[in-house]
Amino acid sequence: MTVRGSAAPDIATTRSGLRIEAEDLVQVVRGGHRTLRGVSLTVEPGELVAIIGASGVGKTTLLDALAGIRPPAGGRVRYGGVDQAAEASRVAYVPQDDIIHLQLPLERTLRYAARLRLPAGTGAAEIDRRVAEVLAVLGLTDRAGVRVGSLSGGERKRASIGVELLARPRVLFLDEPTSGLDPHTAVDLLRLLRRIARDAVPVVVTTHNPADVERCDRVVVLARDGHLAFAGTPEGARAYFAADTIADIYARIAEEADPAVWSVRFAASPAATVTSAAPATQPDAVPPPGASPTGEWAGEHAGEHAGERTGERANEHAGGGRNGGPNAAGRPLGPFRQTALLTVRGVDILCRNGLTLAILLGSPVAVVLMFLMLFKAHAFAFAHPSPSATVMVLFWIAFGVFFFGLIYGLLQICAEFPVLRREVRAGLGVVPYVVSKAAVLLPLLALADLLLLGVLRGLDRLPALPWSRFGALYVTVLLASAGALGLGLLCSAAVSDATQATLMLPMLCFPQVLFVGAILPVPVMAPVGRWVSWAMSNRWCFEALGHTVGVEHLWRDGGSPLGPPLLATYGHTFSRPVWVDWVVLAGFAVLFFAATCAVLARKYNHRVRAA
Ligand SMILES: Nc1ncnc2c1ncn2[C@@H]1O[C@H](COP(=O)(O)OP(=O)(O)OP(=O)(O)O)[C@@H](O)[C@H]1O
Repeated sequence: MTVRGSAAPDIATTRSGLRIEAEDLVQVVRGGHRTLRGVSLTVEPGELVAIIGASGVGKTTLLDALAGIRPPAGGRVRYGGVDQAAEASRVAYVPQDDIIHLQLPLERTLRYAARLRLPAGTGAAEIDRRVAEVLAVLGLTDRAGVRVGSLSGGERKRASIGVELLARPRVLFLDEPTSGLDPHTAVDLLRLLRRIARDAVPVVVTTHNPADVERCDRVVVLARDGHLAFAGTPEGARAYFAADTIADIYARIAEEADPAVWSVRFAASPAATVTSAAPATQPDAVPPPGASPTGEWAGEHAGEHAGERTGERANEHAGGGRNGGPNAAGRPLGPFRQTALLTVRGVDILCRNGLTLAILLGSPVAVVLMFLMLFKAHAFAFAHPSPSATVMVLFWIAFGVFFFGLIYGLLQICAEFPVLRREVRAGLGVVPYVVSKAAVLLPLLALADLLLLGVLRGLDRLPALPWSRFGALYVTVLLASAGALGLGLLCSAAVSDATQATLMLPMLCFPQVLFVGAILPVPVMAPVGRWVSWAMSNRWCFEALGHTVGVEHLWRDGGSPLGPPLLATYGHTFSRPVWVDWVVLAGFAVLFFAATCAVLARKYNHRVRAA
């Protein structure tokens, strides 16, 4: 690693890695607070580098800036002499959270990841080979069939690294990879990273563990507020800070009240201009049990790939490589194939998650049973109808299908933010992602809606209607629940976590009860309430249902004296042609799905969180 003042060639890749150069990085967060202050450093291909410092000094901020996850507010990052953004697909980033679905067996989840990240047209045999290769490198071959959620913490961390290795990155970043691991597992993980680095890939980690630092080639020490206090070898760091151990460095740094002292002192020190070559070998480069020989993760072990490197790299710099991420290495998977792949994966995850599936299918059954207990039969009988009951039956059908859709969508996206964030960076489109959610969930909703209408009709809670009008009722509830699904997905995309999504539920449901025009008819609402009611998808569903079952005719001409006065109160609520309601309901669905895509695109394609 070199720091300020080093003479660097424009393009410096050896074998498969890219040289990382960071110049004068500055990061600013909301409120104008600076979390990085002019950090400059270089990481050579083949180096394993640790970023250390007390909590909150800006380690993750620096890692994110180097990886392009949160581009810096000032300064620039270059990989192999070109702008970081141009090589974004070469970057592997393993955050602290798991970036794989816990419900699937390990090998299966790696296979889905490989199909998503590798170029379109990559054959099944190549995908199998790549997955087997990564499992071998990680020492997880014998755990291939185990559900990811059942793996140990260390195995899960290796599995997350495996997802990133599938596309053979040229730069690897890991945020606290050894956090929560026992010392032995942490050492194994560091050995794995060392072996990856030995294939000339620069590997940068943040860590709080001094033992990790001793196994790295270089260490970057940050002082408070993102000041660069030191960059060099671990031995150099101990000498520079006059510390016996790496842990003592933390205490030394804390001695200065003003953290800027450290960056000024380091900039003026000879250590800041020391240039060192990437190490060829490391003393602890002993492969962990079950792992395969050096270089295999990058394909070198496979005889047929040996010697391809030079040609590949030249080709990739010309924009047509074979082994990198999808964007740089050939044609990425198109949106239709992404949608199809994600839909299959979504169904696979759902089918393996028995409890979730039972809740999704069981809750409509429970609601139907409650309706049956609540509503008497024959409320729509023309000779002796029960007008107030008919209003309630129609309202609760409308609310029920809204609720199904909302609940189906509300936790779908926020529960997998870390996975989605990584996959979008690796080339997944947000539109295919959202469409795949709809493709998995809409058939389930269609089933739930059919069950609701079918049982209510079969047990005489709805009138006997010709098939065409029953079909119209079904179209209405389908459109309404699709819109509610879109609303649920939108909220799921907009929140920060699942708790926030759950807290939103009452606020999403209340207006759809109050302003629907069933409990309090629209004509007798306050003017503001009447305006609000236009924005309630439930209102359009309720009115369409009323129109289709012929509520006006029933109340006006049926055998109940309560009908005409009720009709006078509800006015023209049920007069509108049903196709108008359908257009509006479809509009809500399109609007919510489009807004979900826009929110996700903004969240993940626009990556700067800073002010
Ligand atoms: N989006 C943000 N908005 C406001 N402040 C932020 C944001 N992201 C980071 N910070 C602040 O920037 C500083 C550095 O945060 P960072 O997460 O990089 O520290 P760290 O050294 O990685 O901490 P730790 O070791 O505890 O993980 C902290 O003071 C943090 O509160």
